[in-house]
Amino acid sequence: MDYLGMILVTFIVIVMTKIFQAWTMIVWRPYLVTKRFRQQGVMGPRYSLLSGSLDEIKKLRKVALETVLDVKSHDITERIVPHCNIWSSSYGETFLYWYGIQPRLFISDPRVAKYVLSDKLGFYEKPRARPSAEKLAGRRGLALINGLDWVRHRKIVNPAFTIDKLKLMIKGMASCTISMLDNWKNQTTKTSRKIEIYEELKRLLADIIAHTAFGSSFAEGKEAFKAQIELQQFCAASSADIFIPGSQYLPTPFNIQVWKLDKKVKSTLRNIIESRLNTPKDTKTSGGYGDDLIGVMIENSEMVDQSGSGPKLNMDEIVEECKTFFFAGHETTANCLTWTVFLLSVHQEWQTKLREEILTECGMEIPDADMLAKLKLVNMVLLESLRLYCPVIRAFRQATKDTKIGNLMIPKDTCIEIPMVKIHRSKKYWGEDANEFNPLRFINGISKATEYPNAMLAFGMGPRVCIGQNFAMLATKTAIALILQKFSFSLSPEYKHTPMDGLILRPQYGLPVIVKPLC
Ligand code: HEM
Repeated sequence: MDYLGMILVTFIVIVMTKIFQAWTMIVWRPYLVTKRFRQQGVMGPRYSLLSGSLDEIKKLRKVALETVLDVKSHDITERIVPHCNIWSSSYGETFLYWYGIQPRLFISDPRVAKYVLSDKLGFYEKPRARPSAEKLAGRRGLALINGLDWVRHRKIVNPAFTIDKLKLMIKGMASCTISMLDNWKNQTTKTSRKIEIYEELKRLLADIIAHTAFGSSFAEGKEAFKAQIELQQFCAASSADIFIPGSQYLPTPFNIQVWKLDKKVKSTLRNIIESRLNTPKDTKTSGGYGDDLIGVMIENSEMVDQSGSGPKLNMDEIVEECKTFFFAGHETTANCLTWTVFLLSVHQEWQTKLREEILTECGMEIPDADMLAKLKLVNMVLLESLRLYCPVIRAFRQATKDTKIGNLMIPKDTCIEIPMVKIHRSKKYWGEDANEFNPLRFINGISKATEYPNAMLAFGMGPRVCIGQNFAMLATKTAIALILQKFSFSLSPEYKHTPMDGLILRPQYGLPVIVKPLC
């Protein structure tokens, strides 16, 4: 065979192999996986070529998003996960559906959730996200990586979230909140005024995170996050579209915009880190590079390297971690605060109780860590808000090998979906009033509030539990305390109760409220 002939044969072999691989992924594997689950009694909606169950999800979601709920109804699952509601009533609490060509096993039993989320042996890992989501959350950042890489990152990042470090951040959280409230005060004079509070709180959290993450480089940090917010809005709109592997490399208008925004985020963050590295170390701060998140990360990264006990984080990895903090911390905390304001607007009696508690413990002073620790009712309301309107409504893990949960065989690569939003409303675990707002259920702590202690999963659990949970609780408590000291609020008649799943649980049409200065 001549040279050209060999090239032709090689080319044909490569093409045939690719076609075979694609056929296996798109046709044969879905057939086999469905069959294996059916044999074990696990049913689910039909698999459609390439789109899996996505067309049905999109159709159901479109109808659900046209509905408006009663403001007193906290039973929101029909609106945000209509497909899960329909399929669990047809196929039972555990069912299989297809997110494109990815098999997803939906399991709403908190005991299974605990088993899967507590895994330390690598049987269940975070699944690969779509390329656009990877750009958002940082492909090599804590939230998406697995294995030893994850261990190394978590070890370096953990010290930035110790209680001592977080206490130092309360001042910054308070000063960002006060500047927002000063603005409200200027706008409201003595009378009440309508404010779109969801947008306000998103801006507040962007400020707080930029402040605590970047300290003196606050302005540049905000620039990076502005581009990331744009990227986020762009990607959220495409999350339920069919994804064809490899399509992320094509110069489509969507991809070009994603590349452009991602480049801007990365170059701004790189500049911040470089300028921090080039600034002489400040011996007064504990680390030397600053007490903010970025300073602690650079310092820790260096320490691990010098002692020779492990590899440090390189520049790209620190950039990815900054993106992760913003992605994982911004909308989650802003939405937690938004839903808490919503609940306090609907349940005015709780707004009054919380204000009384805040005035007793803090007076009109800016709260410090000790005062915040005494706000028991505020804590209970926040927990109830995180239960009913958990910003992260589901968690995923992928089986890394053929494995078993109880008697159920789980084929390798099956993605397990743990729906916090359903578990948090199960009457079996939370009682008959599971869909009602009742902060008093937390009076004796989380473990006494439910029949099963791990039925509260707002921050996840196990080794990959939210690293920012104390940060989020401190930021929301600080903001709520300062708002209630100075303002009262109620829902604007324009508000439509329309929670939706936009990566994070958010109000579809915002949260307009009427705020009134108290003094
Ligand atoms: C109310 C606010 C928040 C909620 C409800 C929340 C919720 C969660 C949940 C459920 C997980 C676990 C996901 C899983 O197991 O798949 C998680 C992980 C994570 N969260 Fe949060 N989060 C919040 C705030 C924050 C903040 C403020 C930060 C950082 C500044 C943050 C950073 C992270 C990171 C880095 C992870 C991944 C941890 C790992 O995999 O090791 N979160 N969060």
